[in-house]
Amino acid sequence: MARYVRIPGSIALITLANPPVNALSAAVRRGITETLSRAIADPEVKAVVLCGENGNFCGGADIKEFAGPMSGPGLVPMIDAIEAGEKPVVAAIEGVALGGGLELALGCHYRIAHCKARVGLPEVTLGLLPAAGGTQRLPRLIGLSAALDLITTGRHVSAQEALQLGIVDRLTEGDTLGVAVEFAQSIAGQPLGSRRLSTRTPACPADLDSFLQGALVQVRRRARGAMAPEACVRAVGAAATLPYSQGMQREQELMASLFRSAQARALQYCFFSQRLVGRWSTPSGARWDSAEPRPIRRAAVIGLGTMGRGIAVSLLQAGIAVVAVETDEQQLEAGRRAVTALLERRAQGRGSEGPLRFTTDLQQLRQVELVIEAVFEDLAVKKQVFRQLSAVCPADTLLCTNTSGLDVEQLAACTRSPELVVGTHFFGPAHVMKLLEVVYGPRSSPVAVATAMHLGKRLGKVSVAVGNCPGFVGNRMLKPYLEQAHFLLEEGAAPEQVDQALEEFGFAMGVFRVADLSGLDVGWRVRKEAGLTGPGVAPGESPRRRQGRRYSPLPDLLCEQGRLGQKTGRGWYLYEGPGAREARPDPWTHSFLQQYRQQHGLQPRAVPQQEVLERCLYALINEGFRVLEDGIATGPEDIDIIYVFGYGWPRHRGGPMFHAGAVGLATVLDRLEHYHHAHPDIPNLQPSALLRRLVASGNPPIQKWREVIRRVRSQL
Ligand SMILES: CC/C=C\CC(=O)SCCNC(=O)CCNC(=O)[C@H](O)C(C)(C)COP(=O)(O)OP(=O)(O)OC[C@H]1O[C@@H](n2cnc3c(N)ncnc32)[C@H](O)[C@@H]1OP(=O)(O)O
Repeated sequence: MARYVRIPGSIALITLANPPVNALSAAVRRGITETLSRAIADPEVKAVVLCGENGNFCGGADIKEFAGPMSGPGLVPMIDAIEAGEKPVVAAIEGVALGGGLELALGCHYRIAHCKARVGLPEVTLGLLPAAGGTQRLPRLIGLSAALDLITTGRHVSAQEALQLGIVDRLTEGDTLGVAVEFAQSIAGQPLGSRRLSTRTPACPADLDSFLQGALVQVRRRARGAMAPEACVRAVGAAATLPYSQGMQREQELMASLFRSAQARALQYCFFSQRLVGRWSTPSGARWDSAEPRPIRRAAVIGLGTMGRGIAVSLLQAGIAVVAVETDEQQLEAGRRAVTALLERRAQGRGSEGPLRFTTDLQQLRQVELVIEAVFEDLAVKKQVFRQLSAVCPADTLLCTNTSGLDVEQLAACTRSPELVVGTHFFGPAHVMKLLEVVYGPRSSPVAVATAMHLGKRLGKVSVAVGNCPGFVGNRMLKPYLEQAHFLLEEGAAPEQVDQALEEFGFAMGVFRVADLSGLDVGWRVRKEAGLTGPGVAPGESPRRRQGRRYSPLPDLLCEQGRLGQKTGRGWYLYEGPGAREARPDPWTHSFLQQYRQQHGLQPRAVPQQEVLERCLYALINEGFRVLEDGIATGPEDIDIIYVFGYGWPRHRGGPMFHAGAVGLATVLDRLEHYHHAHPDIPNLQPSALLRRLVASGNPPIQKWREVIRRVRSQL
């Protein structure tokens, strides 16, 4: 809808009214078209002001409409009509003008923005391009290079930057609408000429061809297989090389190739899933809309290792006062230097942080409302810390553990108030990575979960509430994926071949490069504790079998050789030296694998790329179905968001569960059955009951999985 009022001074005010973000639904487009015609037809009206209700100009086209047949007036003719009109139209921008919202504003003759407004063309993040003239008008307004940056990254731009770039004409600090109306009165009757952006010529770099070629190379490298960024470059290139009308035609053609693509569907699914996971619930009935989070003003971080430092920085940047605790003065000093350096590096251009105190004295925690323990990943050590915390902190302090998979309930059991204990699984570097798994135990109270979820949001993270089991959601699913990668090496593949397949699929890094980066000793320690390697192994047990199933000792053998990854200059790959980043295939690894296969009588074979992908990804997906069966994740969206934000799963493939649906659940089932038949000693390849049930239910769309999951769970 759009509301129309005539205000004194011959101004027509058109207000977009579709809360919360005034998305350009068919009804809104109709409303704008009708009210604009009315303003044009009214001889008393000399100028028009366009604004949005509720403090938001416009969040763009209504993304929900993309899934169905489009109806109502098109955006392009509507914006063209605004621009072509003889009466000046002023956009009064508060809140956001994004996507179609900014394109609408670019069709207006003037733009006045509140100083807190944000603008941008984020269509690329939805697998699209700004196809309501954005790729043609923006370069004509701010030049090719700046437009290309905005359109290919989709980044939001502050009002100040928008003014500098020339996207908006003026900023206001107070009454945006009032200023816009006054301005509209002042320019009524003036010629519009070059205020019509379509009539301008874009400012282009001198060597246009090589500039565009360079831009294509750059976006392809960053896009990891996503199509939209490249289409954006081509569309912006058309603005530089073709007259406006032909450029618009090119924009439409390129949009048509994206609009119904699987990638656009995946990216739009991610958009809605990201919001859906905020509406969390737990099996015990706690819910986002009934549990009230506690306000957190003061927090403590226990342990200033890599994770603790990042967590402290994250809290401080959210304006929360932090007490940072270490066991001795030396560790404390190292932590202090590291945190200070991180804060200094991130300080430029940022707001004020909360106060920070360093101490070795746990008694200093009497005033904090929340503690995040981030000590060494060892259950016994963490239990000891939780006993101490429980003794020192007031009984109503929320105690969180930063663990990547340890039993949260065992820690809760060490405290006076187990209902106030939750897991907060941060991902490293904790001040950068967007994901937070909030792990509720069987006794975690609704308020504890709500507070941790809300805290994650305050820290700028995407928080996902998950149940308590070894590895929670992300790391539990990662285990069978890693295992398959090791088995593939035993069978004949090389690390770089496995990595290449995964990187071509869209992961930023393949499994072995990631292992080298994180350090092979991390998993080694976990496997030793689990009795899979080291002194805990029963004498005489085959190195390739553990607990009645296939096991690969390959990563353990590498660790025994001191090959711990980048930190030692060698792991699966070879590096220039300890700490170096560039991975080179290592002849040592190849001959080590060859000897290993000979020693165990394994006949190497050429492993096809398809098999690498299917075994690694379908094993992970299969575990995802088990996670759903067990109620550890509420729905497939939770898993997909965890994988996209925490594990580098390519967003344009929607996440593992979405990918399974896109490939076809029957195909995933069939391939898992095939591989399980070939490898009966790998139980993870046995298709899960839920996957079978979904296939039997006729491969329902992912939005309908929750119903099937509920039925399967009720029968288990
Ligand atoms: C021809 C094609 C031309 C143009 C193409 C486009 O315009 S594509 C759309 C481009 N616009 C965007 O990508 C903006 C998407 N929205 C956002 O980034 C954020 O929602 C926004 C506007 C910054 C507001 O953020 P905030 O954190 O305040 O709210 P939240 O994200 O939770 O959104 C509130 C609810 O609004 C829904 N919503 C937001 N934008 C749209 C949209 N463009 N279409 C439809 N719905 C939208 C969002 O899903 C939330 O809904 P809820 O049911 O409450 O979860």
